[in-house]
Amino acid sequence: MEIRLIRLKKRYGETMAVDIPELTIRSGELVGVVGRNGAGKTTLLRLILDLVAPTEGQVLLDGQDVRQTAAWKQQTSAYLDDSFLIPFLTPDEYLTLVGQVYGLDENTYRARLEALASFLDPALLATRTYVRDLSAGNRQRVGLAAALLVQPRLLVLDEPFAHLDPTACQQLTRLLQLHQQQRHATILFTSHHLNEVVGLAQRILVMQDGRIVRDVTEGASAQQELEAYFAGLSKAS
Ligand SMILES: Nc1ncnc2c1ncn2[C@@H]1O[C@H](COP(=O)(O)OP(=O)(O)OP(=O)(O)O)[C@@H](O)[C@H]1O
Repeated sequence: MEIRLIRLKKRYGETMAVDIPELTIRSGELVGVVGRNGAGKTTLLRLILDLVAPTEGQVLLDGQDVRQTAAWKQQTSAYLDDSFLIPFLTPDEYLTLVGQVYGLDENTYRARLEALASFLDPALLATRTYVRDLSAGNRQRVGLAAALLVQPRLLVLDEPFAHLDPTACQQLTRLLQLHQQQRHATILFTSHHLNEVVGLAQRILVMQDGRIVRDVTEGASAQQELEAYFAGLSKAS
């Protein structure tokens, strides 16, 4: 799915959280967004998902304004934080519900869950513990598994590697790469860890004060370019 941002602004009082004159993310791109705390990354994701209204401008998904249409929702999934979960359900109940909402039949649901087994962990699926009582990492796994279960054309994730152990990080990286390749999916994610971003993303957007100040294409020099950028910021502050 193609994402186009046109003169997109989101202001909170005096703070300009997002200010992007023009940006296109092509269908099938795997894009990482980095930037310091408060740079506007989460707000950008929320604007794309129509979770907050822009102050000005538009977000178009495959040419359709997200504020005016709803068809894109059936082809999009996201996990931004644990408010996406339902605290009083078990992981199994929550995932079953997500499968039903997205209209997956029983066989498809089971097959997709099976494909996620290494990441999700069968014990997590079998537990009668409510989502609210899981560890932060296991809540993150359930939320990410739900987003992947849908096999969306657009997948939007906010700090997906946060809270995950190293094994789960590796499995998630592999699952995201596979999903992009098999579905030609567009994947947009944020991270504070440059090595994770450089290892996964083919294009990296750097945000600062709501603006995109760098648009880096993956390559041998991407890590150095990003490290130099963040080192420069720490000297300046
Ligand atoms: N609901 C809100 N009300 C007021 N200000 C907000 C709100 N949401 C975000 N902001 C402000 O917008 C700016 C961008 O915040 P945002 O959460 O998008 O940054 P971020 O890059 O995701 O930060 P972090 O890396 O710390 O998660 C910040 O100054 C923040 O305080």
